[in-house]
Amino acid sequence: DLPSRNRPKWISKVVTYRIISYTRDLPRVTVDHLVAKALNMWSKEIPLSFRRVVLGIPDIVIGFARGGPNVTPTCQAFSLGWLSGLSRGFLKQNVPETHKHAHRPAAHGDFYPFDGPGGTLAHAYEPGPGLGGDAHFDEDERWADGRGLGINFLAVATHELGHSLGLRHSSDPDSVMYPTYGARDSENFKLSPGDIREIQELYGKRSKS
Ligand SMILES: CC(C)C[C@H](CC(=O)NO)C(=O)N[C@H]1Cc2cn(c3ccccc23)CCCCCCNC1=O
Ligand SMILES: [Ca+2]
Ligand SMILES: [Zn+2]
Ligand SMILES: [Zn+2]
Repeated sequence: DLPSRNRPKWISKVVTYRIISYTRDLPRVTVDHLVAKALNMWSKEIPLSFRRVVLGIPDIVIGFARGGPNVTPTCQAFSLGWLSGLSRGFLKQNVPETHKHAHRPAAHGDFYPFDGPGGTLAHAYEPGPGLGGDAHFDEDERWADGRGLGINFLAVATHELGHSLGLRHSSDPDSVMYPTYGARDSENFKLSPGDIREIQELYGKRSKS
């Protein structure tokens, strides 16, 4: 069979993450909890764990930003954060999963500004230095925790963090890596068998011992 294309993955057994900006739609503790829940969905299947850091430079930067020319102050701070990230290796042609062409000026520190309400909800980078692994959520969406109206943040975070771990899109509508958002209730939200197979193909199985 064809040699598998170079599938970037995290080598360290512990991957650090830092949430550097939040959304007005949800309490911060809810975002913290749902990010931890999304990460745990993946890490419980593989021999890899996540550690949250609140200072310094993590492997995975998570944050909310809005696109468009009128960048709000929070985003400026955000993009400054990313600009420092840029020097960390963006020039390695890091491209988030959803774009294959750099075209417009940076809006939140990378070359992929968001598009206002609807449309693209979020994007993320495959494992690597600098922007590698980072996950950006469109602040212009109405984010919800699965109870109220709005986009289910847990479902989108699980999709994006799948990219952060090295997964690509799936053509299986039951997969969390399906390229379009399907309104799922976050109560019984879980990885599909295909998602588990894909992530274990990349990182191996977590031993039961
Ligand atoms: C999977 C998801 C969590 C992340 C993906 C992006 C992605 O793959 N990130 O890693 C996403 O945002 N997909 C769009 C794809 C999309 C659907 N439409 C679009 C209209 C314009 C632009 C994009 C879209 C039709 C209208 C519905 C718009 C609202 C829902 N949007 C989507 O489903
Ligand atoms: Ca959008
Ligand atoms: Zn995607
Ligand atoms: Zn971005």
